[in-house]
Amino acid sequence: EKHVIHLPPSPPNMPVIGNLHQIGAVPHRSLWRLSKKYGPVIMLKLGKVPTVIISSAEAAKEVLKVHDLECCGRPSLAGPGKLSYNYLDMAFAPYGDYWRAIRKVCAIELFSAKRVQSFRSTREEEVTSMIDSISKSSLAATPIDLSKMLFNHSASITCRASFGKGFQGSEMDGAEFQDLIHEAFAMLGSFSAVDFFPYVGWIVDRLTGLHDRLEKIFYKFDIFYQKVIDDHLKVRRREKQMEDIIDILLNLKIDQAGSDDAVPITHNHIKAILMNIFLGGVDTTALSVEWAMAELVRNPRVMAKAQQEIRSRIGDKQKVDEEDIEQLNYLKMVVKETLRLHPPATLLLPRETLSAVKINGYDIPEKSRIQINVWAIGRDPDLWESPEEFMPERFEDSPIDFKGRHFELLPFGAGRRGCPGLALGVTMIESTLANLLHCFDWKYPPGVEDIDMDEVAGLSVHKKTALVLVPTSRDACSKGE
Ligand code: HEM
Repeated sequence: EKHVIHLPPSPPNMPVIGNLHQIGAVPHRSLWRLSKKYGPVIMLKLGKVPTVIISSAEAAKEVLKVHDLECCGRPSLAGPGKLSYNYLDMAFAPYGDYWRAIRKVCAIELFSAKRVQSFRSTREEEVTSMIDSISKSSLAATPIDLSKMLFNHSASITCRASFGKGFQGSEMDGAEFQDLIHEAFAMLGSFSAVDFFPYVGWIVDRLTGLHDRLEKIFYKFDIFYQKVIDDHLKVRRREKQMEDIIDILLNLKIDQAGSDDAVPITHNHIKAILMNIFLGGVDTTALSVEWAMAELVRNPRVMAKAQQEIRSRIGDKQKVDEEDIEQLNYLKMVVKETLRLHPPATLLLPRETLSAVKINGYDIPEKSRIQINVWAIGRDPDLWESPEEFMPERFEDSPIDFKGRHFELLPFGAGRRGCPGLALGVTMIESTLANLLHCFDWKYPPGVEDIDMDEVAGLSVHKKTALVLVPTSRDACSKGE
């Protein structure tokens, strides 16, 4: 009996480019429109590459839970390949022994609850320093660029945890560091021609300058990483409590196929893992707080309720400590609601099927690319009431969380390749946001009446225009009352 292949529906495509022209500047939005017309599982041809777009919670569960093993490859792509020293990292490494080994050691050495705790004082010091600097602006009631401030905050925490000092210590200033990270993001998210047109794509990439841009940021990052590694080799720390991530990585050994003993990792491995930490952790957390603040300023009722919860629990204490967060239920709902409407990685990271697999009854061939539109799932009217509304109360009596067990809310993905930095990311978001809300009241700059919520898409999704707000310190407000 002959097996009839039943592929997912496809929008009509053009010769050579396939459906590439339908992707548009903000892919999660154009793909959402296509899914409304053709269904929750569709097959696009991007150049030569069959790409499945998943847009329902049910189909996402098929991919990330039922068939997680068959779907946990990553495609090899030009940008990630270069920036990961040819896949020595965790995020873009193909599924296999190396990925399993590196993920396991990092889970223990970098991402465990104990490690998250061990960098707590660093995070709290950085929060204090950010609050101090905002206080200065609040005295003069000058508008501040929160986007920039949040990025620097998140980068400082990450740099200090990684190599013991802020990026200022790396001879790069904040703006330079931000440019470098944003450029890397653009490269990782960019649809490079080589990825869709094997054999000829490199010509297009050279013509468009993409190739040169990639080489350039690769060398900038490489010099930066090498310098921090060299600094650490000069002064090795003896005490465990003083260790930063570079110290940990320099001591790291992993099991390697064909060898009985665990082997130390090389400098290139360390650089590739640092790339994951910088690109995985800095921007995602900063822009989650940025979107949360944007939504709160546009929804004064929610802002007031969140502030009231925090201030009534924290009282006169100057700052919200990380251990206070547990009792801030409404704040936690605000963060969930933000990640529902603004998941930083709208399409997760691309996956690739290791073998043929059936999803929702459709045949997906081996080596297909899969992207899960979690942004669209977060706005699915069948799952969410008034989906476009920012309404944290929807989580009030709901068991739904973002840890990968509820497929209607997947900002961190799920399954074997789900985000290992979840606990760290959530801690950073909650504590930064709690302090911004506890210490200050926020309003629009003079003459501004609303916030431009437009997005720019790369590997993560940014606000198109910086979030500029005017802070008033709480002390000043209460004295004025
Ligand atoms: C708001 C914060 C964050 C969000 C929304 C986020 C989101 C994601 C997503 C969607 C994935 C892909 C999941 C999949 O394919 O199913 C991922 C993977 C990953 N994330 Fe995060 N992330 C965040 C914070 C962090 C932090 C703080 C770190 C590290 C310091 C980190 C490191 C990683 C790594 C290494 C992977 C690759 C895992 C693998 O392929 O095995 N992330 N993250």
